Amino acid sequence: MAKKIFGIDFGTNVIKVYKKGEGIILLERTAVSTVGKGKAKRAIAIGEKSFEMFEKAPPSIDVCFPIHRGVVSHLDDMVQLWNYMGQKISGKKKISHCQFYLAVPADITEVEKQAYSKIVLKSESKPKKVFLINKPIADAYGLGLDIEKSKGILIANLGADTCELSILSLGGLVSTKLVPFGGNDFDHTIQNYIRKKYNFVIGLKTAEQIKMKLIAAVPKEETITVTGRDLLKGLPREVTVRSTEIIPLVIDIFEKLANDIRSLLEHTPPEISHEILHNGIYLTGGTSQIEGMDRYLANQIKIRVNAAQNAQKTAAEGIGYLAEHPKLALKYAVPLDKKDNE
Ligand SMILES: Nc1ncnc2c1ncn2[C@@H]1O[C@H](COP(=O)(O)OP(=O)(O)OP(=O)(O)O)[C@@H](O)[C@H]1O
Repeated sequence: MAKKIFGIDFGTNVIKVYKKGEGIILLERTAVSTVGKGKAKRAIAIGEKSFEMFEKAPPSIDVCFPIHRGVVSHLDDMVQLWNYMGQKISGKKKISHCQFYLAVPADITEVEKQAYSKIVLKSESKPKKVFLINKPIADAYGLGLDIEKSKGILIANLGADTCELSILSLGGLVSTKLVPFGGNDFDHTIQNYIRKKYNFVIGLKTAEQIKMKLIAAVPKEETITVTGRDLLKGLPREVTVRSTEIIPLVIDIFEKLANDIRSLLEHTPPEISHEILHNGIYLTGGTSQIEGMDRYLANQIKIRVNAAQNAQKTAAEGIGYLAEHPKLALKYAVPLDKKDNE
């Protein structure tokens, strides 16, 4: 029998680890700092510590974000990251004989899904078994929904790099769409705007702070003062930014999201969409915490919106639930490459 069982949501921004019997034990930024090249390459920091180095590190240190738009884009860096995390969660140099349940985006190719299993299979973890579960299924369990009985559930997971819109019915995924934008795109939009409008350079971390404080999907009057570098004088200074200048920059993205959900509903068989109308839409993911997002979408799509309580952890709670109930999890497991789970 496997010694320990983990459920993992490898998010673009944040990795969430659930340990059977304990709950969510770790949330870490999906970032790894390495030095050296080729075989000499080694990780010197991961997670928050690595993210702290972002935009500050000298050229000899590479700060990498190994997942991009829901896909593992730097597998070797991701394996290094997981080796470090494995030590952290086990308290030992190596974590071995464990079982892993991994939540993966549903609307990516089979090869891209298998890349998630490779993160643990190629690591020092030496797993006993790895199971891939489509993230919308994990989300549904994390939201506490009875997906076996319900004839129509629509989940919108608004993440860092992607929004995954999914329809489930009677225990299966009816359709799913991974829309290539998320909360990080807001950060880039804010950074570019401040540069152009104020001739002022801010880092992405500062842009994220501005987003958290100022962006809302409902009218809002708020300000934040941030530090950055004056492009003309080359010196550090402060700038005060208002919500009324930031919100119009992202309203198009909100509208596009509402349109994408509406279009998914339009292409859904009437029996299912009727049930969705009855249940309302389920909204989750870190970006769904933007103030007023639930009210905005409800207004635009004319359907009740149920906002998740613990939006950033929904998929991790769900994959954790499945790790606690292996027989149930088996029903949803995406087959692995044959040789990988022998
Ligand atoms: N209170 C908040 N208001 C607005 N945005 C937030 C808030 N809290 C977190 N975010 C944003 O949520 C995003 C992270 O969400 P989440 O952890 O669900 O993403 P992820 O799982 O890492 O990414 P993905 O689902 O794209 O792989 C980040 O862009 C972060 O800035």
